[in-house]
Amino acid sequence: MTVLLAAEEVTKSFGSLRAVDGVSIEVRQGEVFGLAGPNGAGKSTLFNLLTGIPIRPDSGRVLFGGREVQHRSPRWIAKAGLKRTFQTEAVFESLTVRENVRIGSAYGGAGRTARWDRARCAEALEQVELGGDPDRPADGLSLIDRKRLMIACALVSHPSVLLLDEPAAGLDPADQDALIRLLTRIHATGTTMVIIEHVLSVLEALADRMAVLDSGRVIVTGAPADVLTDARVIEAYLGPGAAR
Ligand SMILES: Nc1ncnc2c1ncn2[C@@H]1O[C@H](COP(=O)(O)OP(=O)(O)OP(=O)(O)O)[C@@H](O)[C@H]1O
Repeated sequence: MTVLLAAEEVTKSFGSLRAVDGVSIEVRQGEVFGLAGPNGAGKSTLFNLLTGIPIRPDSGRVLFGGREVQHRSPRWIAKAGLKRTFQTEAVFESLTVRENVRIGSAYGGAGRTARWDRARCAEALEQVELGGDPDRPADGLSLIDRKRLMIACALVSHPSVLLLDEPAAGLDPADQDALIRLLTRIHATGTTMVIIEHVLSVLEALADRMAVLDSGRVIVTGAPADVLTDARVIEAYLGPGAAR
């Protein structure tokens, strides 16, 4: 199967702290790849290194579509088809729903004419099932709808890979289920996904394969059912001896 996105021995230190320490992962075309690990394991730093925001690796390579991208700008990477969302619901609250999507569209290299732009925005909002008036301000949206909007901002430029940083954070179980259904539908349209998630049931439901990071290193990679019952993973979350 084609590898669309790969990190090869990627390392990043902040002072004396090795936040990402020789990490290698491969994301195959069409799959949902999960990333888990305890707080501070290096998951978000790895996402930042994959998307060039706002840091570069000290060593190692990031390959997207077979090309080295670790020294490319975040905008170049986004235009090449790798889009992401952030841990916090980073929407522009003073702007309308449609204006938010338009900014996502401009960042990803889309946006030709006003008519084309409107059609593309409508399509992205429909894809995330965010109904209602697109000209209403974004600050009135519920948490799940903010997440829908953030995903629409990424999807509007038709990325080939979508990286989602803790999409289920703060959601109650009913909204987590709604998110799983939404991401399942988006994945079915052919979008490859990488998902960082602390809510492991979300990764169990969505991921084809996953990796667990601990102290900046990948400790296990495999199918969620195998990874989440692995003694090394249980110990990483619960401490030494927890798996016995
Ligand atoms: N810009 C930075 N400067 C200094 N240290 C940083 C920086 N970014 C991250 N770190 C540190 O690197 C380590 C890994 O952080 P990171 O946010 O990648 O972990 P994480 O697995 O995403 O954690 P969480 O699940 O809590 O979001 C942490 O110790 C963090 O404090």
